Amino acid sequence: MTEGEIRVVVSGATGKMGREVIRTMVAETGLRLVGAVASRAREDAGVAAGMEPLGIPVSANLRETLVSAEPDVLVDFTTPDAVERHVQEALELGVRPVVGTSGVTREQVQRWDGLCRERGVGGIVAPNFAVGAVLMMRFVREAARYLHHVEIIEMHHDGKLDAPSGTAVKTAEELVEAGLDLSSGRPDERELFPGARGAAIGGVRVHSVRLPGLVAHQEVILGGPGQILTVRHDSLDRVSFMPGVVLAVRGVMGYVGMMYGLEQLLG
Ligand SMILES: NC(=O)C1=CN([C@@H]2O[C@H](COP(=O)(O)OP(=O)(O)OC[C@H]3O[C@@H](n4cnc5c(N)ncnc54)[C@H](OP(=O)(O)O)[C@@H]3O)[C@@H](O)[C@H]2O)C=CC1
Ligand SMILES: O=C(O)C1=N[C@H](C(=O)O)C[C@H](O)C1
Repeated sequence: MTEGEIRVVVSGATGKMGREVIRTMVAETGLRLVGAVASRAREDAGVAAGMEPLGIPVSANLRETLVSAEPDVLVDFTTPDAVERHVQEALELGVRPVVGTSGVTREQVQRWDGLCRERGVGGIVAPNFAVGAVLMMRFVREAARYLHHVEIIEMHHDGKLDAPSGTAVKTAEELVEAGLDLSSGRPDERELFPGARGAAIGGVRVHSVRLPGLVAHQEVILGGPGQILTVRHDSLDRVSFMPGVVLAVRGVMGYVGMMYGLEQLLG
């Protein structure tokens, strides 16, 4: 072990994000990949990620991996069903969770914040690790102060399990928290087919598109009399998330509690 290195276990190591995270952890100076977990065991995490063998097997047992590998940080890109147990097990062992998995609720973040504080460690839940997506949310908050009618269209690959996306939920929540009246459409409108007007998050309409060919995209459309402002972000490749993941892995070493969103680490 090299002095000062941050030891990282990746759960969801065989997935689209996990494979990218494995490649990043191996390439990044000062971070050391020490374990990999998925729902099914595989011979080698490097091979699963399309690299040379790393001598690190993919395990199906998170707890065993955390106990034997003694990481500082667990990076989780799995499923909304698996993430609760993963964070609990990490925190029981004093391992800092970096959570990218979507479908995490505010109630979970609050509870995990309490567990982080009991353990004296940091953690983060980031609905989107792409810097551009964080900026999109920031610009939308600013724009909604002036244009009060907002709808969100999020577009993702057709392998995505959850809808709406975590990014769309956070975008809508932030607008609602700003205390703005963001209604759109008539109060007496009728959906002729259920879902035609999308999901309503605190009054903000969110529409989800799932198609092959897409990666991760979001448009926020703000309307005012005689004008439209569209703020759009596109993740065209999953490398877009990696600088944010690295920032989070380094960042959680320096505070106590569970952060929600990458923006505080960006400054
Ligand atoms: N915050 C962000 O910036 C981003 C978040 N995401 C989110 O990350 C998550 C993963 O996305 P993606 O990589 O596309 O998904 P994939 O379906 O490609 O990968 C899922 C991974 O999770 C593993 N897994 C599933 N269930 C379990 C379990 N019970 N225990 C351990 N591992 C499990 C799978 O293992 P196996 O192969 O063995 O089945 C696989 O390695 C999603 O929630 C997605 O929304 C995605 C992109 C960016
Ligand atoms: O599943 C994905 O791919 C993504 N999920 C996250 C979300 O739900 O917002 C982040 C990004 O949009 C990619």
